[in-house]
Amino acid sequence: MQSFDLNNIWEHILQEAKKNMQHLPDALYLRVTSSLIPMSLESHSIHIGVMQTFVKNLIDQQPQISKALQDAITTVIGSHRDMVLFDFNQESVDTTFVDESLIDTPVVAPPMPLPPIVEEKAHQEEFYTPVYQDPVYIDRAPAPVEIPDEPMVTTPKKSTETTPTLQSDNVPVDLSLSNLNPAYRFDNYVTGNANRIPFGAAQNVAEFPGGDYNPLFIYGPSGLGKTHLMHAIGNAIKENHPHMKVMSITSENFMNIFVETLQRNQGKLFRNTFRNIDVLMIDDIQFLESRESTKTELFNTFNELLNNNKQIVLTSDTMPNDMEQFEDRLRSRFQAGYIATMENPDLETRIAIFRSLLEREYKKNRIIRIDNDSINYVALQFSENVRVLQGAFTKLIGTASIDQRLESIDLEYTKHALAGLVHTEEVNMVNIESIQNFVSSYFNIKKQDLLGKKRKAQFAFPRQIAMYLCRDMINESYPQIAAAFSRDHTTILHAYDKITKEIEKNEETKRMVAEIKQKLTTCG
Ligand SMILES: Nc1ncnc2c1ncn2[C@@H]1O[C@H](COP(=O)(O)OP(=O)(O)OP(=O)(O)O)[C@@H](O)[C@H]1O
Repeated sequence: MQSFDLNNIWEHILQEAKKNMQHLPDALYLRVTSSLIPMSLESHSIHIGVMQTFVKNLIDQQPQISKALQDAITTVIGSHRDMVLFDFNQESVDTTFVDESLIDTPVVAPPMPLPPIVEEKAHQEEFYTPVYQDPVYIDRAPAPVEIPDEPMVTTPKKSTETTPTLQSDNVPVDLSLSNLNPAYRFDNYVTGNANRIPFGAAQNVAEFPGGDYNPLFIYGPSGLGKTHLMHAIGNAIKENHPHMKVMSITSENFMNIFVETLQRNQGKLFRNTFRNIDVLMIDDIQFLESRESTKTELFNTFNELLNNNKQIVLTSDTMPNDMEQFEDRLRSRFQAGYIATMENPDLETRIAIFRSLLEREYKKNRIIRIDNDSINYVALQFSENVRVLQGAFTKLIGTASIDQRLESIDLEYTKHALAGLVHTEEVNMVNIESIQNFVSSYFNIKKQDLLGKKRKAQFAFPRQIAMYLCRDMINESYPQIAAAFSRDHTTILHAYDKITKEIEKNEETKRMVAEIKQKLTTCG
């Protein structure tokens, strides 16, 4: 097949080039070579895509590197070919509308000759470069709330890139230079029951790309963190396996590049680019459902990558079975690996996400004092998805900053600041008092017995459940819970520990606690 022949040739070129680049530090050599993707071999030239601007600058500015590569090309191919580099980050795709019906016929690549290279075309192709931009985030669902403040996560600007010199001994892996969002990492992804399994699968992929979870299909409704997890995989692979070529792309960009390359009669470039990478990650794959020509190319790309044990990661808000416009063969490809389902995070996880957002603010040396009731209120009220929760957080902190209330955010102020975002009925507040009230009525005992000293199991067990919930559900501090139950804080620690273990080994306790949590947040 064409792409793998070229790939093979390129591997030989790199091996040859290595002999001439021994003066380079290993890390720099690895970084340069892992950033280069062979795209096409013409009668007078070889076209190489460069995934990182920094590497392109380096090759342009360091004659030793460009000469090493150029000489290797000549040696391996047996005759001179000009090395033409294209920076994926600099070139732009003209995404003007193209009538896809005009290009629906799948393009069949001419067979690729084996080395020594025979001219494959009479004319020189006008070269066109696909572009891999930072992911485009698409808000498909109608915005449930108006979130005027700036997004919490920003990608560092490319202008901050620097060109290290050849003398550098240790070239750090700067993730901001790749097409992955460096802000999306495993260590800032909050896990809970709703996403523990996808998180585990994602970590496995990051450690063993091309292993058991291939393709990894991350499924879940909008705003639950699929894109975050996908980029976290990519970032971790770049760290764990720096030689691997990782491509993360939205389905929109995948399609635009495909349409554009076909329009310019350069399907070959498309194929070589996408089939010469080690990890292909496509966000929101469901958007490709209605694109006939792209689907065929997607299928071919899939086959080639999977047959060569390359890793594929997809995200989608639709299950493969429900994407009826994809043919069976493609759907079964999606299902062949592992489907990880994301669910809406529960209250505890939402509180943990809120706290992780606070942590991020603390790291910027911002002093914020916010009481637990406020955190619980936001986590309860903005439960639709994580993006909505983040929006509420941003709005609250932004408003408090203007009002100079950052150091005294209480429940009343929180309700006032977020009033414009709350469209639904007010939710029930969950706090120590509401937990005590609910647990007493659930177990049909008097509140004074719940709080009292009687040791009979009919009172002691509900009491320990209530103490556990104050910690687990709303993250109250042990001293505060102790004060509310007129106990020592070690009693609360003991109760928390006991119920945690009980939940692990006793299905009935597990079911009961889940039911109480669910009822507490939905009824009075
Ligand atoms: N578990 C989590 N921990 C930390 N942040 C999260 C978590 N889940 C989601 N987020 C954050 O929520 C925001 C929305 O997540 P993301 O864009 O990954 O969702 P998505 O499922 O891909 O949505 P869509 O289907 O609309 O593309 C991001 O800023 C992400 O960092």
